[in-house]
Amino acid sequence: MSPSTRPLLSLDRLTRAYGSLTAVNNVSLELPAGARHALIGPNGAGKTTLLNLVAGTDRPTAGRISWDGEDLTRTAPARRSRLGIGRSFQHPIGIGELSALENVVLACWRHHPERRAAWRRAERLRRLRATALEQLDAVGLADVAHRPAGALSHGQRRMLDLAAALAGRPRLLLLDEPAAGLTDRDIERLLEVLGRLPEDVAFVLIEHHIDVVAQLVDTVSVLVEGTMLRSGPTREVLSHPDVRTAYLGTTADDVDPGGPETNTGGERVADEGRR
Ligand SMILES: Nc1ncnc2c1ncn2[C@@H]1O[C@H](COP(=O)(O)OP(=O)(O)OP(=O)(O)O)[C@@H](O)[C@H]1O
Repeated sequence: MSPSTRPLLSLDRLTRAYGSLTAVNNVSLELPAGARHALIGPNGAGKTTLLNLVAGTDRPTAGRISWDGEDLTRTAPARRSRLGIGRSFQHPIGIGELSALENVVLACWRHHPERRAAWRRAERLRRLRATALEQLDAVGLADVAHRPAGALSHGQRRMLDLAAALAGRPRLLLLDEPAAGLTDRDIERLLEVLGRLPEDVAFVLIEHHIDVVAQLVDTVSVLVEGTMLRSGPTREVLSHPDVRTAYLGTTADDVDPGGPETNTGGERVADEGRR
């Protein structure tokens, strides 16, 4: 396959079993460069496990992961990160005692090609700080750059994590429920930031806010009990009767996956009420 036609990420019959529980079962998926993809499904469907397998923090029991044509199945997470797979987590991970800026400087440093030497020259350090500030500005945190991460609001900390993930200039960003716990205003900001990502940056989003999914992504995969129920264009998948029954908890036409004009109420799926 030529570099222009091969997928950026390819999952081939990926399975992850924990003892008798198969969290991810025979899942295949291909994503091109610049893909905007959502993973949805009920609680415990295997969404986070699948992201962990792609990030390399968990290993598949069977199946294969390819990245830009290269077999990544056994590659360590740090190398995946250097190859361009960035991620943000369900809960903020920034270091509370360090300022927002210092957190992002650290993230920039981790991805610096000359990591060990990056501190030695004042000029390099200045450049790292300038890049970090740009990232903070891009997510709307320039004003609080010098505040300790621990003193930021939940929404700001999540944006800080996003700035840190973007600092690695990822080609694929894995986002685990980025809108969880955010205010409507923070969600707007998140939509803006993700909507402004360069076209060739792909992301995979786990999200329970269906209106966020409908606004942000072109394609969706639905996982149920570890298996792929359906995968394809957002509108088609969200309106499929099987998806409505299995996940959205609706049987009638009371969910419109059409987009912001018709679905602005911050709708979360029925399943979420059980959390
Ligand atoms: N390290 C682990 N050891 C054992 N079981 C695990 C482990 N990680 C996940 N599981 C189980 O695998 C299943 C899938 O979990 P996972 O967190 O991937 O689901 P999810 O779709 O992300 O759920 P949620 O929407 O609640 O975050 C669950 O039954 C979970 O308890």
